[in-house]
Amino acid sequence: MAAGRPVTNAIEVTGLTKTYGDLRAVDDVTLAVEEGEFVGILGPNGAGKTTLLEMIEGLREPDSGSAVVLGLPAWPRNPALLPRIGVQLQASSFFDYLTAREQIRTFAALYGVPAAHADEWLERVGLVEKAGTRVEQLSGGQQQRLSIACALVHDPDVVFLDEPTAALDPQARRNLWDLLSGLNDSGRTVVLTTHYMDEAETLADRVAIMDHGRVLVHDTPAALVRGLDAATRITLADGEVITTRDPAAEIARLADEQRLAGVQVHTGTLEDVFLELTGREYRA
Ligand SMILES: Nc1ncnc2c1ncn2[C@@H]1O[C@H](COP(=O)(O)OP(=O)(O)OP(=O)(O)O)[C@@H](O)[C@H]1O
Repeated sequence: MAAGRPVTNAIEVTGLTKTYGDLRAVDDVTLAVEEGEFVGILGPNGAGKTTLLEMIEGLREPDSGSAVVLGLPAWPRNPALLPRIGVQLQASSFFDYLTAREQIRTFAALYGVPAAHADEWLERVGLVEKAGTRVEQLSGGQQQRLSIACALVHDPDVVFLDEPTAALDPQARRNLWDLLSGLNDSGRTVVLTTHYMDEAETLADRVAIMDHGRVLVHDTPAALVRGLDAATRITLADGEVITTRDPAAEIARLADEQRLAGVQVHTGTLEDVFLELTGREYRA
């Protein structure tokens, strides 16, 4: 968000609830996302992330509550919103038999965007050399990059990415982070779901942690870690581990004793916050 401008919410979710039989997939969620903000929604399998996203996107009808996007109700599906939001589709939703270039040009045409602009997006996601390759012959990472480009080709104000780096190797994941990290530079709002703590910590201004359909916390990664008040672990070169709430004093003592070489200091992480809140080990 530009300094000095009043804060405007791009997304306002109030009391949003969706049940399937006895299961409350999304349970009374209230959440606001500021214009230009990059928000990460973290949670284990089945936490309700996709269901929440689909209701905000206007793809799924809530049982109760409301989602307002760019000042307009998301449900019933609002045609005025469609050109202003971008939804990353899974690669399995690609049109069959098309090349990467044909795929993104088709998306562009749906929004009245010139083909040349679609080609620019292929370049931005590093797929120029694969432009003539059929989508089913692209690697997982190339397919993910193409689906992100298709979601952005009409330059939407708000973009939703559902696990954009799922099933990628660590290198491909980090390459995609470079692309994703600049997405909100020009004031675009980004909402991304992920299983990866480090991804949320690196990319998101604020992170919402979900479990059992509820948003447990929603804050900056730094504030979440601070709120944890976790002890610091100091691992010495000989393997001894010191757990302390006064790391400065411990490190000064180790320096006095000339035992500082090879020391590793571990403070709280988002993963510790997650464990504290959900009591479950996080399996990325
Ligand atoms: N159409 C549906 N009918 C019945 N149950 C559903 C339906 N869609 C989702 N669910 C259930 O709702 C819960 C939330 O699912 P959702 O896909 O929103 O979770 P998620 O956090 O996105 O999970 P994942 O990380 O595995 O994608 C799950 O228990 C799921 O089985």
